Amino acid sequence: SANQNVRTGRSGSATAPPVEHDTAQKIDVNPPKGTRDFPPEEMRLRNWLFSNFREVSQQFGFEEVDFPVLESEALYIRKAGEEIRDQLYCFEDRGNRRVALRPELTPSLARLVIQKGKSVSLPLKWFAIGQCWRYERMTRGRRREHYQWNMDIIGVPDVTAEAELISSIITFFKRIGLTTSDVGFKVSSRKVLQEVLRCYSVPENMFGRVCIIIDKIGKIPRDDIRKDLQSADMSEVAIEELLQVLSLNSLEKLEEKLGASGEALSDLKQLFSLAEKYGYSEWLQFDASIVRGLAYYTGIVFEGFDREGKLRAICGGGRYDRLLSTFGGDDLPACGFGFGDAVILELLKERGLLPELNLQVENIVCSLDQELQGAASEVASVLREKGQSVDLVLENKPLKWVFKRAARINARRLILVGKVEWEKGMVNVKTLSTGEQLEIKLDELE
Ligand SMILES: OCc1cccc(Br)n1
Repeated sequence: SANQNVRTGRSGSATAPPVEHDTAQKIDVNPPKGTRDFPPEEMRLRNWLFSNFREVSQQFGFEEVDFPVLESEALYIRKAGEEIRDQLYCFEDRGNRRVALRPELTPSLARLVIQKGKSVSLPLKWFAIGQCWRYERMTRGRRREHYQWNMDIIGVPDVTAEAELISSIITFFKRIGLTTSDVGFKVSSRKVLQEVLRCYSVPENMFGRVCIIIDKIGKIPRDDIRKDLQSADMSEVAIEELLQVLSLNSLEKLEEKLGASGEALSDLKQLFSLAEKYGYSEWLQFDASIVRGLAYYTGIVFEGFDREGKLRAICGGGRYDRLLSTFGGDDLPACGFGFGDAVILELLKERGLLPELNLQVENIVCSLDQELQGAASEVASVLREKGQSVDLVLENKPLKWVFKRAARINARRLILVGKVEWEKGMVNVKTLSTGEQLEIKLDELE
């Protein structure tokens, strides 16, 4: 054939002559580096997690959206030195376009909001669960893809939006058995940083860059932080003052430092007051060092953490009122969060809270001899039309094999189609938990 490596498909039926197969080199049956397959057991856990994401989002009145995994690279070209930029999974497509596998969902959401323009009524409350990518040198053997749950509120300038988002995450945590003794939220506002930088006349266009540097506190040596801040035009005095402010962990101390008139303080006070009303105050703590690692946040920022301090941040988010204008759109107030599928499962595993999720099929149907295979298909259809799940045995198998499969799929009932019963329009129904066995007319089968 023209292409010697073309692998022909399996022969159509048992009687057809074997089709010549190329003796191709055995392919690597593992998925690409940093990516995962989801065989049934893992897929049940993923579906369980995503069902909880989805049900909480809907309980808060959010609508589901999604976007292409592949986006224009331009969505992610920000100059603040973010890790997400360094690890962009980008390439040139066959049309010479610069494209990227999305590393996050927020820019796509912003693009869609701009595209929709005046045709959508505000506020928008959208959620998405999407696979996101990064190209990281496999030095650290870390993943290159994960699924992220996002919830975003577009069109609400007040911190009532952030309070609502945090409430939705806490509702999720409670649903899966986590309490405030397991996880908490560190909350701050980038306006704290802004007020300090303004005191020291640091140019506004350095704001995003300074935030990204500050986000590395605790991840790189303190001296490197200082050096990076110096390279962002900050004086020694400004750096010292900034690092001092970032170590504050009470609103009283923040007020002493920044005064009572700033927006940062009023936003945070309002947020903690709303938390009181929602009844989730004990889940939150003010921590001025929280800035998050995305350049576009402009106000309140928060992250969910495990109180044992063993794991990376569980989730994170904040206000991003200026993102739309970076894409040439009209700015709209916006806030949202991202919640990855990796850390949460590590946490649940550690806490012994992973759910037992087994395949559950109501019926397994089997004919007792070859010529009754059609009859077995008829029985399966009757049950499926009643909305029941049926695993139909498709080959002539010994009963021992059928019972073994029934146990593996946790079938509730075994329906046997035998010659004598079938001639009377009956089938043999065995309830596997009790062993009870009945002969039932097909049209009376419930
Ligand atoms: O958390 C940042 C991130 C982005 C894309 C893919 C993965 Br894995 N992680």
